[in-house]
Amino acid sequence: MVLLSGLAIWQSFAMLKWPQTWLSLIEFAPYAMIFVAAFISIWLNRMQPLLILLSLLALHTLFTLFNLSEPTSIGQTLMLALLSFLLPLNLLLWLLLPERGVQHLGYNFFIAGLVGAQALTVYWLMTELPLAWVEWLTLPVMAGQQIYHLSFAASLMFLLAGFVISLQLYLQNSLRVFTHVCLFAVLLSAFAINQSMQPGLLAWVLTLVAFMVLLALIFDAHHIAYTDELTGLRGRRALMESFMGLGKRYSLAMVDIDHFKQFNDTYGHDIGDKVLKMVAQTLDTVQGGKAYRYGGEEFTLLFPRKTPEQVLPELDRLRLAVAHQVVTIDNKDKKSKKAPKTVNVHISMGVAEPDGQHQTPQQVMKFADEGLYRAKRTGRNRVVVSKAKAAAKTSKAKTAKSKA
Ligand SMILES: Nc1nc2c(ncn2[C@@H]2O[C@H](COP(=O)(O)OP(=O)(O)OP(=O)(O)O)[C@@H](O)[C@H]2O)c(=O)[nH]1
Repeated sequence: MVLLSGLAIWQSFAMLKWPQTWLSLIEFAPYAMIFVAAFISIWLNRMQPLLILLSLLALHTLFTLFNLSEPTSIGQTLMLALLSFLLPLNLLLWLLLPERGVQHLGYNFFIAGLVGAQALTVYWLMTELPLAWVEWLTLPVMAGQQIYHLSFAASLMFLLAGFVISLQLYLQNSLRVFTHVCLFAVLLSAFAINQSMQPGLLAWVLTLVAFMVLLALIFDAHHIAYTDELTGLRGRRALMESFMGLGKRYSLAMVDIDHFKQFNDTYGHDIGDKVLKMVAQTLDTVQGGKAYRYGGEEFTLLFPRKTPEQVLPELDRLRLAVAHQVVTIDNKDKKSKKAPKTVNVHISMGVAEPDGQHQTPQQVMKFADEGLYRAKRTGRNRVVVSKAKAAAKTSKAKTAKSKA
């Protein structure tokens, strides 16, 4: 995003030397890019990016239609001030409103109502020209200067949008690519509208912003496909893909939470989810390998170029780390003065490597599962290495018994 923004600003200076044909062609580029990004947005059922793209489309179309790059009448000046005020307001609005997908009929009516109210306000202001509003909306930041063309009201709205989006970025700890794009969209569109008298610049910047939205959609789709929603860990699809790049030597461990059904039944599904997140976070600290959520309460650890003997100390460290973590069960009775109860859980692991009988990663995974099964059978809270012929080695648990 930073690179694309740098490119946008750097080219805005170089554009002064662009041949006329390029400048005429660039006027069509936002339509093409917005069309492609909007199509993907609808396809992925994402309303927020679609609304942002439509806002960019409306800005570009109205700019071209009313020739706002060179305003000569009061009407054009007011229209320019109104659009530059409404764009950051809309970008902010579309980001803050919840994502409900493109097929939610009631929500679509609500959005249409918001857009319609804005269109009516613009129409009323343009036809009635109430003096107080016109003055407030077109008031310049510094009268008579050549560099700053945005009105005072529009500058304030851009600042407010930039501030709120930055705050959201700071507070958000989930996927943030789209929020970053919104921030860059605000910054770049402020720059482009301020410099819109330069031929082709607004179209060029809007094309790049639409391209950023497209990139965010692709990043998001990739994230959704490869990440487990509950734990934030890589999911099973990511594990299957990592098999493709594996060499001949690697170790694979299957991890399972002990007595998790009983835990769920005793404390409820929400606390069960809390435990899954805690285990995932701990497993994600793995050194020399990667952690994946295989499904349910099962995880997989993959160690390229390592033998089970080499990874055994790390697996034991993770096992102990999970056993020492405490999970707090909040009191259902909020008024109760009793201290919240704490519990802990254990994990069992089976680890294997490829050998003559187990050559594909799927076969190694099954083999590791056999080790896991043995770990469960022989008392749980331990790591078992699956060995083809020799008896399996076990690392006996030394941790305290689960209080769960
Ligand atoms: N809270 C929660 N529970 C889950 C999730 N996925 C699977 N489970 C539960 O995990 C439990 C798995 O239990 P089992 O496979 O019977 O095994 P276990 O109770 O862990 O017993 P052992 O493996 O023999 O120690 C079931 O109760 C599932 O409902 C999830 O995403 N959240």
